[in-house]
Amino acid sequence: MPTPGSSADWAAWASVPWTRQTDDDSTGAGTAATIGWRKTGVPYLPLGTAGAQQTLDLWLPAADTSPNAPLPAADSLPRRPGGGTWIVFIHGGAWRDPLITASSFTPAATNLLRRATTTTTTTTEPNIAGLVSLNYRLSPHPAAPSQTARHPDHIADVLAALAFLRRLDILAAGWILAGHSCGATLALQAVMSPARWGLPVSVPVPLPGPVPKPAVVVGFSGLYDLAGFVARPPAGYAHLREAYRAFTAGAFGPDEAVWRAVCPATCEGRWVREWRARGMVVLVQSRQDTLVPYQQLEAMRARLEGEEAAEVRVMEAGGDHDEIWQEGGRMAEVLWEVAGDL
Ligand SMILES: N[C@@H](CC(=O)c1ccccc1NC=O)C(=O)O
Repeated sequence: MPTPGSSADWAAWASVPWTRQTDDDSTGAGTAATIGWRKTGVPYLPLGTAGAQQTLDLWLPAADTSPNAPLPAADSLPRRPGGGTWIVFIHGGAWRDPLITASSFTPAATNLLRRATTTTTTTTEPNIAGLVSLNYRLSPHPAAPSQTARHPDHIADVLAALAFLRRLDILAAGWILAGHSCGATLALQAVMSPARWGLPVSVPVPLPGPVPKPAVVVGFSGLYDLAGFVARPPAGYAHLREAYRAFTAGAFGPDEAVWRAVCPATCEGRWVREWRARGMVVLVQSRQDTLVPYQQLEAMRARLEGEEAAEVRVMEAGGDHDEIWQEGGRMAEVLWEVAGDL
């Protein structure tokens, strides 16, 4: 392997067994097909040092979908013939909601695995290598006051997870980084220089290694300008001002200059140059979203269009803020299409 993981990486990997991801949408009692193999809660820091939220979920399209097909051994990482595209997802929840986790990608993941295991591999369909959904440490929430993360903890965890995946020879080239709501903010922060957050270029500290960068970032219902929202909430969203102020201060502290410095629509400098890749951003936003206004997408699009290095594409979605991941179908369709264009 070109970048073999250390024994600490493989010990963390092997500490979680493979399970079956069944096709829960299929009808028929107890006969749901196995569409994927899943590891839930893999620590991305060395065993014994990873906190409960410093884990990831990972799915592979099942090579054998028959219900009794054996699962791979816990210490193995089967690779798809022909490689294929990896998709990494970062959940939302305003940096703090304890009920929105890596598992919130399950509906979209199931949809994507169904597509990956039922399409006969042709030249026109994408080849999905695997899917990953990241947990990261969260900030205090009224229902979870013991959560203590504060910026840059959230982005530091995301970068540590990406570096871990790279050391396992995942995310070598041409992969997609997607996020929902504050996960979209984190996905764009992940392509910027870690020096912006006071973090070293090689993270994490116990196991140094480069942080890989995606070919495309897909932002679903993203938060891109928090200071702008709190200063001038758009019509119809003014009642959310205090909620935004509370979760933003909880994640980044009370200084609004910091809010501007961390948001991808308002930070200093031409950050797309820090990406060192094609620089393609896909923005997806429903006009029926009662928590995030369409204006957040417009602010992000305007900023990206001012940086000639970026390519921006806007895709439509419907429904309220959390429906896009709860239902998963449109999220999967967008990611499938983006993977097909890579
Ligand atoms: N459920 C969250 C609120 C939340 O997720 C949210 C609210 C307004 C705008 C965006 C949000 N989420 C973004 O990640 C909470 O309990 O704080």
